[in-house]
Amino acid sequence: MGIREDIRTVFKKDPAARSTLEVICCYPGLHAIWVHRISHSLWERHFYFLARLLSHVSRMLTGIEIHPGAKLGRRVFIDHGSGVVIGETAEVGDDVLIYMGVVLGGTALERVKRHPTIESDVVIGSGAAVLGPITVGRGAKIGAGSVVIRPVPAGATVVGVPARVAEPHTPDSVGQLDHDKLPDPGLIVISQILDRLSRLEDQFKAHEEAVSGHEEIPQGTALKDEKIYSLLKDVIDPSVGMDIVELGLVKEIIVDGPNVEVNLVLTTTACPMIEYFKEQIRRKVLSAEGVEKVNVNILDEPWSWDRNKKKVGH
Ligand SMILES: CC(C)(COP(=O)(O)OP(=O)(O)OC[C@H]1O[C@@H](n2cnc3c(N)ncnc32)[C@H](O)[C@@H]1OP(=O)(O)O)[C@@H](O)C(=O)NCCC(=O)NCCS
Ligand SMILES: CC(=O)OC[C@H](N)C(=O)O
Repeated sequence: MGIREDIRTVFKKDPAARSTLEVICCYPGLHAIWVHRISHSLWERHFYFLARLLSHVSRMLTGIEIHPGAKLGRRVFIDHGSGVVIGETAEVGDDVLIYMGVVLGGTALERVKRHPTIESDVVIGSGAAVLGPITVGRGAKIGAGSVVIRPVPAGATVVGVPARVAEPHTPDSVGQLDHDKLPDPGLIVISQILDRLSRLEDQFKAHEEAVSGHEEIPQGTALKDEKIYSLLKDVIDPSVGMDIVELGLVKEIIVDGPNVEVNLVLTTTACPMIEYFKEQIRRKVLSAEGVEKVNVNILDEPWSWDRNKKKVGH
């Protein structure tokens, strides 16, 4: 457990670190870990008060509270650190990365194992609370601000309050700080429900038309555009609960005989709903009379709140 190893860990895990002197002098997370090693060894030798006093002084200096009874592995790195609380019976494996405001807290009032066990290579985002004697499996990632109250399988990413599994096996492409790439499990479920609802509506409409013997009147191109816009009003963005036309995401509809192009902008380039939108739009437009092919293009343009500006091309 060398000081050199700790310093190397900071360089590996914090791109903001510039020099060894800076790391030694300006990283409270490192100071807290160093003091904890002394206070933990005092705790194990039953010098409970001294151990506690030392950890208290460290807390005053670093803003990080690590109970001397907590067991920490090698190369654990607490970045920034203020507001971090690690409880008495917490166990933290090797190479764990902890950001500011993280709580490894207990949920019991009895003097038992009541804090979490964090296995190696776990990343815990800022402000996350991991509560109770649960285990966070090796290599798991915990989204910032999550409240984890159930065990987390190895390699999974969990997000939310209470935290739910968003990715059973986080791909390597999602880095330690890429919180914008973490999927939203709630949003996924809502989009699946909307998709199912929309399919049922289409089936119901088709059934109704078949029963009433109603046939659509052949339309001119302009009418067809209007029809497509009105169909696209059924495509809801589950993150805001508004349809994509109202939201100003549909920039242009180009009708060329039986071929239709829908040009779309997104509110964010990292929009998790891209595939959902494309599938919904394709299905809706194909349901229009005379449409045989649909292309959905995502434009490289910023989204703006211009709800009434729709553009129709022929
Ligand atoms: C809120 C709390 C007191 C609930 O404890 P409990 O009465 O034992 O409740 P349970 O664990 O049976 O959970 C009941 C429900 O609340 C949910 N829940 C529990 N804690 C939650 C939390 N912090 N946030 C959101 N939901 C929570 C559970 O998911 C469960 O929902 P479900 O019935 O749909 O599955 C406890 O979980 C908690 O947060 N304690 C605070 C501990 C703490 O802050 N320690 C740090 C000290 S530094
Ligand atoms: C950090 C934490 O869980 O605090 C709660 C309580 N002091 C305990 O040790 O359980």
